[in-house]
Formats: sequence, structure tokens, C-alpha cells
Amino acid sequence: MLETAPPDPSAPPRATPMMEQYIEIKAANPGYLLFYRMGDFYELFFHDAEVASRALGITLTKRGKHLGEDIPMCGVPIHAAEDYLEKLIALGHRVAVCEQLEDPAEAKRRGSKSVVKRDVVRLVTPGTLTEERLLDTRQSSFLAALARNRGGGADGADRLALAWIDLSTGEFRLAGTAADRLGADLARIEPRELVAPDGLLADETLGPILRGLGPALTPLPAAFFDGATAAARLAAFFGVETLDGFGTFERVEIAAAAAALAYLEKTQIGERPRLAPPTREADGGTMLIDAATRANLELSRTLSGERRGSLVATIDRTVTGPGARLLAERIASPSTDPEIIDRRLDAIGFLIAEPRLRERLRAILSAAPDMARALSRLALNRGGPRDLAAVRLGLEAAADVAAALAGVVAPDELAAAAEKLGAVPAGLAALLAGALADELPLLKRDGGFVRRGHLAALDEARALRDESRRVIAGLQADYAEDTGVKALKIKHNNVLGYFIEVAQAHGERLISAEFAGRYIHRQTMAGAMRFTTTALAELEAKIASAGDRALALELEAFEALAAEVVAAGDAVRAAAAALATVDVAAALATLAEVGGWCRPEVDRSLAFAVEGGRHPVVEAALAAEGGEAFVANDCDLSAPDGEEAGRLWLITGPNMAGKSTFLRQNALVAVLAQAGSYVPARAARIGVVDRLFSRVGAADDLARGRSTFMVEMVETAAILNQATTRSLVVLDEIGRGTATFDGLSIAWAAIEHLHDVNRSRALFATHYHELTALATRLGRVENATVRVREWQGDVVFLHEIVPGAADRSYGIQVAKLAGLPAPVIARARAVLEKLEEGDRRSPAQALVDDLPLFAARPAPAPPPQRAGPDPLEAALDALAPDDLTPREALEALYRLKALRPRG
Ligand SMILES: Nc1ncnc2c1ncn2[C@@H]1O[C@H](COP(=O)(O)OP(=O)(O)OP(=O)(O)O)[C@@H](O)[C@H]1O
Repeated sequence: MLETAPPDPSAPPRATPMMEQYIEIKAANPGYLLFYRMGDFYELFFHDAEVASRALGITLTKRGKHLGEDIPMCGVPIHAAEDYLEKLIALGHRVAVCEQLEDPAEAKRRGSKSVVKRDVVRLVTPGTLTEERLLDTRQSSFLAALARNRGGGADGADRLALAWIDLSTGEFRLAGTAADRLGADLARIEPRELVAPDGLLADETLGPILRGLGPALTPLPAAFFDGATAAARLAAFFGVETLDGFGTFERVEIAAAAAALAYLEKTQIGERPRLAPPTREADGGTMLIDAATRANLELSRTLSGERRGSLVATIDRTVTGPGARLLAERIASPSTDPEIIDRRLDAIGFLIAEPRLRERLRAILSAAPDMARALSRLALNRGGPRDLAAVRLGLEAAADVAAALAGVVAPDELAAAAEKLGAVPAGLAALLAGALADELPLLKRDGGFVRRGHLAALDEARALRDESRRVIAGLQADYAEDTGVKALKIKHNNVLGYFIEVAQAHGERLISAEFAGRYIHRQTMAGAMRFTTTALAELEAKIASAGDRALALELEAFEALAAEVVAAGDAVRAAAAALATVDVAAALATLAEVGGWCRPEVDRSLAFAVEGGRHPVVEAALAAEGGEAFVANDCDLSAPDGEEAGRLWLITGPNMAGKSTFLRQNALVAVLAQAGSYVPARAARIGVVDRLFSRVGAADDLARGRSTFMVEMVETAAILNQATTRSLVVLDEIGRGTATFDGLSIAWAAIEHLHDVNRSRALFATHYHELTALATRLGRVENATVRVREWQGDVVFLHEIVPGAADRSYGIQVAKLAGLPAPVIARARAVLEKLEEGDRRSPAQALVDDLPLFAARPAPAPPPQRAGPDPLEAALDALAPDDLTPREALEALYRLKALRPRG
């Protein structure tokens, strides 16, 4: 964030009154660029002006002097302000929008030197955007808050919680988290902004994670996270006595939620967002996927950072923005609950079996606008006529979808959606339809959006205004006849209002005695003269007042309609969510049908059996190229009967054969299945995966000062430390980034650890053929390889995964395909031959024979030795820290100390 430095406000007061006002407001909003409203512009001054002119590429000018120095200034016209805000926010700036709070005429009435009252009405930050222009239709925009309760856990450990709010739709969620999964949770939520207590930045574990967020991080003083007042703040916001009706929350979760709310109140200044009550995510309810795994699997973005080519972009067949957001969210947080997954799969299955209904739903949905975002803007007083129209069309779509689903016996998810769609207050859509004109302006102040016939008083005012315009046309004809000047015109501008214009020669005549003061001279231009008449002036006043009255009536009507919509907010939001659910189900059904995907069987077993699996993105890319077809492959990592541990497939094979593709496709099948989608396979049975780990390919993390090998080892360490029996681990070429023997040794030990300790279902691809020997001694390790055919010294890739080990890498053949010069290839062959001779003298079998068996299994923990209950532990258990006064806490501490066993 860029600090701006206004001149010292305590300097001798030589500033103009306006500058004084500016400096005061600027000082009250440190860290924000100040958009200072002056008429039709937002002006920026001093350092802000320099920063903004550079960032926006707009001209830097000067405006008067401050303390003897020129004041640098630049301005953005209000009608284009959103574009400029978008750019500034994207560049990591934050903006304070300062408006005029009164009409300049009012200020003048107080005295000619009075300054128009102004103040900041909104702080624009990355996590608090609501404008359609500033948001990505297909992506949620979360503001998250992180809170910590020191020693708040039952075991005395710190408790962490996240709350996240999408101000643009009103969604509000909560979940507990922990230091070792905070990174994964943040990667899943992808908040556009995270507020956290500034003290956490100094924390050894949390500090680096927070700093890694860059400009998305907003450190706040500890007061925002005060646990003591948090529940009251939340209850007050939702107008309830107690939070019990919303569910059971932990203290730290409430602190996080209250902090997010407090920050919204700080930035929205007086405007009250309309939020859904917070819902708490079940512990372990989603598959944990850390940031590195998400990046490797290219779930929502490719490794190069683009959305195109990611899993989400490839499979997205939704037809609405909210549908796209829901799909992206499901892929980002796959469920671990087979019941939830089955509900989703049932809906897809039903819509595959009902193609006509599906197409009808999709046709209705494609006309449904983003109702939830329109609702939020209206609630924040930031809405326009088109937001009302969006709600109207959304509600009409809701009614149509409900009608389409009415006659059918739909599975739970669709039936529940239909019920919500039917619960929208009857008549709201009709009210909006009756009130809104067909063509709508963007801004309410432009007027003209209320339909004729909706308001009698408005129709009258408009008739008067329009009638007067007709009278003007009549006057023009009269005056032309009266003066004999055929070219006489009545025109209008903002300075003179209505006036008569004639050519100079005729003008001289109108002043003359001939017309004796009937035409009052206003202005002489080059070649033309302007006049008015008493009748014209009277008419003008009438038109202006009728126009003003019409606009005032329209604005009143707008407020009334917006209030109706906001009052029905909960039902409107529920309907919007239901439409998104239907959209996602229909989209995934379409995808499954077109792509020949199958319904996965997801249960609580340790199975992982995929028949004829494909990589959806690689398959789509091959299809787009029109070249070869994707070769489907099986994968079975299921725990053997009676064992509580998955299999580990060790895959060897030439470069370019398709190992990485195979690894990734199986991870993606797990993600898709648990997201509640059909999967690109002939059949699949998957026992829910609690955590998915993938290390595929290597990338430097120069920003954090880590080499390729270091990154690889950090990520491998995370996997070996965290993977459980329920996890799925996908490792590609571990150890590649270092000397051969070091790499081989690390890979060897990692496989043993995965097999014996983590016992996860795992796929391990490697070029170290020596590792295949492990299958002979580790019971659940199986070797697989990718078939190739050799043909006249070249390799032909068959992309087929078969049992067994590869005998060689074909690296040199691939290098030849890549176009390495022929002499280099020939030389490489010679070197390889020599090396292979050496290899035969120290075969991998030696490793198998010489190393002790099962070195990775940890020594069993010593049995607990205990004689009777421990009084210290009992006393600790009996303590409820939250219920103690400080004095009682101190006394408890003395008691505990006295209980300490002495020896
Ligand atoms: N099952 C498949 N069917 C058809 N084409 C495939 C298949 N798998 C991979 N390919 C093609 O082969 C290319 C290389 O695949 P991949 O990157 O998975 O190879 P690899 O064995 O991991 O290679 P390396 O060891 O060099 O990393 C892919 O880009 C894709 O075009």
C-alpha cells in the first residue's frame, strides 16, 4: 500500500478554506488515495495526484498554491470513476471516496466564502467491491478475517478461525482453522482481502503466510478482534438477542466474524450491507488442498496464471455468473461427505435422463441476471435502475424454473431448489415489471426509468414538461411569423436556458423600434444574436419545475421499489442461490453427457479404483487440435482387503510418455468426484479423500528466496508430515533437482515413509528405475509403466499404463525428437553406454539387499505408565478459562502450581 504524505496540517494556516477541509479529511484517512469530489470530478491533490497520474496515465496539472507551493492535481470525471477505481485497486491502492454532502447553493447561503460540506462516504478496498465493473462475474469476491485465541483450545493450543464475506452477494461463512492448514484454507477461499490482527505478522508460523498475501493483506489493530464484544456486535448487526439461532460457534470464530463485520462497517461508512447469517463449515467437511497442489493441478488457474486451460474453465458449462461461481467454489472445496456428494450426483443423473427439461432450464437460466449482486448494491444504496431490472428478471426466471420443476418428481437437491424458488414473495416481480420502463438508464439521477402509468403524479409532471416542449415548438412558429425570419430557432443551453436565435442581420431588426421591446436581447455571438421573451421565460420555469418534479418523483419511486426488494432480501438471495444450484446441476449434466463421463461411487472406504480414466483438460486440448485421441487408463490404489492402507503405484516410463498426465488425471478425478460431478472415466469408486497432495513438476519460488530443490523439499516435507490414511498423494519426480544419488536416496526414503507411516493411496512417478525394486519388499507398492514402441531407433508413445517397470528412459530418443543436433545425440548415446556398464556393477538390488527392512516405520510409542488419575490434569480439566474473572484466574494459577508433583 502506498502511503500518501499531505502537507503537515499543523503548519501555519495559510491554506484556503477548501484546502483546509481537504487536508483534514486526508489526514483522517491515512493509507488511502483521496477522491475529493468537486462538481463532476473527483480531484486528487499533492502526492495522491502524483501517484494516481502515474498509475492511471492521466495528466498531472496544478491548482493554486498551498503555503507558497504549487498544488499538484489530477482529476477523474465521475462518470468514468469506476474504470479508474478498477485500475487503482488492481494495482494495490485503496481509495477513500469523498463526496459533497450538500448542494453548493446551500453552502453559498451560509456565506460567500463557505466551503461545501464534504466527507468520505466509502473506503474502496479489494475485499469490499460491489460494482459489476470491478468484479469478475464468474468469481466470488471474499473479504476474510483471521482471528486467533491464544491458548483457547481444550489442549491449551492456539485456536484460529476464519470468517469470510462476499459483500457483493451477502454470503457469510465461518470455519475453524489451524496454523498448519491456514495456507490451504486461504488458497481455497482465495480472499481478495484478508484482515488480520497486526500482531500476527510477528508470529513465526503465521507471519510468512500472511505476508505472502501481499497487497491483499490488511493488518488491523487488535481492537477489531476483541473477543469480549464480538458476540454482541454480531447479534446487534443481525438484530437478534443471541446467536444461538444461527448455530454453535467457537469464541474465536465469533471474533473472526465480528472483525469482518467491523471492517465492513469501517469501509461502508453508514451504509448497512445486507448479509446472510453466518453459516459454519463442518470441521473436516472439505477436502484440504494446499496452494502448491492447487497450482500443480491447475484447478482454477494454469501454472502461468491464466484461467483458460484450467480445470474449472475447461469443464464450466454454466450459463449464469452465480452458477459459474458456485461451480468454481465446489471445485475449490470438494466435499468429504458422501451424502452431500450423492445429492449433487442425483441431480446431475436426473437431468441427464431428462434432456428436454434440462435444455428448458438452461434456456430460462441463460436470461437470468446476477440477482444477488444487484440486491447487495441496492441494499448499500449503490444500485441503479438496472439493478431493479436484474432482480425483476431474476425473479421471473425463478418462477419459470419453479414451474418447469413443478410437475416432476425431482431428486432432493432440485426439489429443495424448487421450493426456495417458489418462496419468493408473490407480486414483487410484477410490481417491478409494472414500474420499470423498457429502456433503462444506468444512473437513477438520469431519470426516465419509471414506466408510464405506474404513478399518476409522475405522468402529470411529465405531461406538463412534454406539453411545454410542444408549446415551445408552437412559439417558435409564432415568432418566426411575427418577425418574418423563417430561420428563427428556439434553442437551449445550460447557461441561458431557452432562447431565440437569429442571424446577426435579423437580430439588429429585433432590437429596433419596430418590435418595441417584445424581444429581450440576451447575447450577441459571431454572426448570431440571442433573445428571449416573457412568455418563453415563463414557459422555461414551468418546464424546469415539471422536470425537477418528475425526477424527484422517479427517485422516490426508486427508493420505494428498492426498499421492497431489500425487504424481501432473504428470499431473493435464497432464490438466487437456488438458481445457481440448478445451473450447476444442468451444466454438469450437459458436460457428462457430451463427454461420456460416468457417475462416480463415493463412499467412506479406502477405495480408489478408476477404470478408463482421462485427463479432462489434456483430452479437450487434443480434441481441439483434431489430432490423436486421448488414451484412457485404469488406476487402482484401493486398500487391499482387510488392510487400512492404500496402495502406492510407482510409475516409470520414458519422458513425454504421459506419466504426469496420468498422475494429474487421477487427482482430478478425485476432485471432480468429491465436488459432486460426474468424472471422465468409464467407472470410478472413490473412498473420500481428506487431503489431496500433489507435487508435480518443479518451479522456483524466487520471491521467497527458495531454489527449485528447496521448494520441492519443503513441499515433500509437508506431504510426509501431513498425509493420512485417507489422503491421496501424487508425487512426480521427487529428488530430480539434485545429484542423482541424493535424489534417488530421498525418493527411496520418501516412498518407504509413505508406505509405512502415511499409508496413503499414492502415485509416484520417477525416472529412477532403481526404485522399482521396492515393489519386491513393500507389500502395497506396485510398479506400472507407460508403453512405448521402438521403431527404427525412434520411440512411439502409446500413452498406455501397464503393470511392470520400464527398462529405460528413452531420454535420448526424446531429445532427438526435440531436435538436438545429430552429433550431440550420437555422443550422448556413447556416454550412456559407458554409464550403463558402470550401473550394472552396482545394481539397485544391492540397495534392496543391504538396507535394513522397514526403516521408515517409527519406533512404537512407550505405553503410558500411570498409577491412578493425575490431580494436576484433573484440576486443569475442571477449569473453564472463559468463565473466570481475572482474580479467579490468578487464584487458579496458584492452585495449579501447588499441585505440581515434586521429585
Ligand atoms: N493418455 C494419453 N493419451 C493421449 N495423449 C497423451 C496421454 N497422456 C499424455 N499425452 C500426451 O503426451 C504429452 C506428454 O505427457 P506428460 O507430460 O504426461 O509426459 P511425462 O511422461 O510426464 O513426461 P516427462 O517425464 O518428460 O515429464 C502430453 O502433453 C499429451 O499431449
